[in-house]
Amino acid sequence: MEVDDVTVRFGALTALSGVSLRAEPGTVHAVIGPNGAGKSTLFNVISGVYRASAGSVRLGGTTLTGRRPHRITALGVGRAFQNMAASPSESVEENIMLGRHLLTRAGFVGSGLKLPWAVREQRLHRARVVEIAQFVGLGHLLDRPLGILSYGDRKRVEVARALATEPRVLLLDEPVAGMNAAETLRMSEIVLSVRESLGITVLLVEHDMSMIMSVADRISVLDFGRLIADGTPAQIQNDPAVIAAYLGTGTETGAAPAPAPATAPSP
Ligand SMILES: Nc1ncnc2c1ncn2[C@@H]1O[C@H](COP(=O)(O)OP(=O)(O)OP(=O)(O)O)[C@@H](O)[C@H]1O
Repeated sequence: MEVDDVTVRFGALTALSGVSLRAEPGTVHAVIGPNGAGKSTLFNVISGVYRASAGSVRLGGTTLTGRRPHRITALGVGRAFQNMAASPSESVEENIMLGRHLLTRAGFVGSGLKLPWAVREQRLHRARVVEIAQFVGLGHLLDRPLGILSYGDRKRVEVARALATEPRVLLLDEPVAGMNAAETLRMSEIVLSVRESLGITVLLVEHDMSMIMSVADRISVLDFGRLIADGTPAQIQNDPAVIAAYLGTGTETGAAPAPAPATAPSP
């Protein structure tokens, strides 16, 4: 996935200013930065929720910018949202199925009419939903209503639902926000197995630095809407501009770089 010179303006505010990055196939690519840096705006441009004022996003050779969100999903960009917008009374299976509906010819109408081809198609989709649920460790919870699940399990339903769209690139927006250490570890393992076992590129926005450092192959750093660094976790941890941005002292001020912290503090 290539983000090329993307600018997003909201009136007088420039939320993203000429941002470029390249997420290589089969890698985990993290996007980090202090609050208000433009991370969610970038995800919203990639997934078609926001329109770029300038620049482009491409997946393979296909331009995504200017397309509607459901087309972008169909072209292979799956997104697990930070705020879970799933139905609490429906089962885990139905919630994951929502990701599948984009791919079904039948949708609700055909299956409601019990047309033979629609029933066959639904059966295949349900089998795939079971596989995906097992992949994220939710196979034993398929028939439970979403609302009774733990926070960590619900977050995994969101990832499963995004995987159910059969993405080439999975966007994860703060997947471990609010999680305890055990849940965070579990989610990190899922992120790595999405890369290893499924070969899917993961684009990840997250504030938990130790999680980022343990899963990311590459990191792009935003600050005030600009890309201030791009590199491996080791390079990023030792980058003076990044350290300055996180310490809130401004970038490239000539201040002596602080020793690289194992976990950079959230602002
Ligand atoms: N729809 C919008 N209308 C106006 N301003 C917006 C809109 N969306 C984002 N912004 C502004 O753009 C800037 C970047 O916001 P964004 O949410 O992308 O940052 P972020 O890096 O995701 O922050 P956080 O880590 O707090 O989620 C902020 O100043 C924000 O107020």
